Amino acid sequence: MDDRQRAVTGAVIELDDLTKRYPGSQQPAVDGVNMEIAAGETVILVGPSGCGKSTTLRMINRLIEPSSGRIRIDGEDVTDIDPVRLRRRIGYAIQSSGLFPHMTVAENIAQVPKMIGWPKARIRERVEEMLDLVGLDPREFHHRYPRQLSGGQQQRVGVARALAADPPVLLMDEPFGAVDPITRDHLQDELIRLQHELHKTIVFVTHDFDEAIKLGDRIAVLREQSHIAQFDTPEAILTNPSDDFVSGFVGAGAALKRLNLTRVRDVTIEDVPTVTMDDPLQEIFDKLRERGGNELLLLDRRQRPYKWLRRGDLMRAKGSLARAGTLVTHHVTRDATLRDALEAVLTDSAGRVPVTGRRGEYVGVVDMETLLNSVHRLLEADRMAALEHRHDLEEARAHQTQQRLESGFAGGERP
Ligand SMILES: Nc1ncnc2c1ncn2[C@@H]1O[C@H](COP(=O)(O)OP(=O)(O)OP(=O)(O)O)[C@@H](O)[C@H]1O
Repeated sequence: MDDRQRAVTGAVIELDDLTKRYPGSQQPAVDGVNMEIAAGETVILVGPSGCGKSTTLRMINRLIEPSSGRIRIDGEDVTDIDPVRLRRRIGYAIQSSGLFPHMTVAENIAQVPKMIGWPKARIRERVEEMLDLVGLDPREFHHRYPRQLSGGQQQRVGVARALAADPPVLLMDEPFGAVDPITRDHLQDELIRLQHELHKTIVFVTHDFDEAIKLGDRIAVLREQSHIAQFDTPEAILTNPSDDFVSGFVGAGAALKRLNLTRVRDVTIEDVPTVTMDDPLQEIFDKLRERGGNELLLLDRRQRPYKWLRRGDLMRAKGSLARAGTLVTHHVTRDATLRDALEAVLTDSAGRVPVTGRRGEYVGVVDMETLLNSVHRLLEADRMAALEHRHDLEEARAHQTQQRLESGFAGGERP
């Protein structure tokens, strides 16, 4: 803790009744935000599209001028100082990196240090240091132009540029929004590593709640006009959402998390009529009629799903199953996650996928309906657990208050 405090290079940010009315709009886009962000803290602003996250963020470096309210950085009121001077103290990284296309990587990173008059040698050193910091080999990337970089590399350079002049505050507006999920995951890991070293004050906008949970020391869940629904640690928001709006927001992320945490073995696996290669065609017909369905699963001699057979396929089979039916291309095991199962079901034209055992043998089938029902049930159970947890907390708090009152009275009665 002491180490951390010594290493903090960030600054306290205070937003005091900060409001933005865009010209011609009836309602303010941001209505009286009050927020205090500690030095070295990473705070994530999340909320639905259009709720005012970016407007709030951009008022901090006055890319958007507030209509009223104050911004203080390390106690200094910066609401009316020269915005250019202010922006030198605040790094800014945005989605799709915002690099200047006609400048090399090095020139992009050097921009702010140059503007504030650093000597050339110091700038050169700093550019190398920054490239190193964000995991890009200076020899390889120094002279490249942004178009010669992948999306992830561009984002890295964007972060390097934002940090180049060593600002105490870093504002990030969906910086990883435009890269693929795997690169995004890497960039998030790198930001965590960087922040571990640097302890800047970071305000980060996203509408991805999972990203917020991963990166934030605290998360501000915003509703329309940047009204704060809850401002707390990720754990507190997950376990004790303050109202339905917040649980709805957590829920959206929870659904996906749930899909990753739940296995096929935990949901209902349906049975479909099966036949094997050796069954006579007449018997197969009879089976289909008997079960009243339209489809059968043909298994190979080792009981593994082989083909889907429909009534029409059988009609056209002309005595042999060799060419009839549609090959089974996907199957999942009972250990697969529901996310894998969903992927397979979505890829399948008829929206179902066979479940197989350890040796690939047929076990059953999951379809879209089963998956949807299961996920709904699981989420409902999660919601009930969260409500119960909240109820328990409220009871505990009421009990504490009662105790305090009683001991107060007791104290008062003592001579
Ligand atoms: N320049 C502008 N002029 C007028 N209205 C604006 C302007 N910029 C944003 N708005 C409005 O202000 C509100 C907040 O916008 P803002 O971009 O801050 O939201 P956001 O939460 O960042 O949204 P998103 O997640 O979609 O990026 C929206 O209703 C938007 O339409």
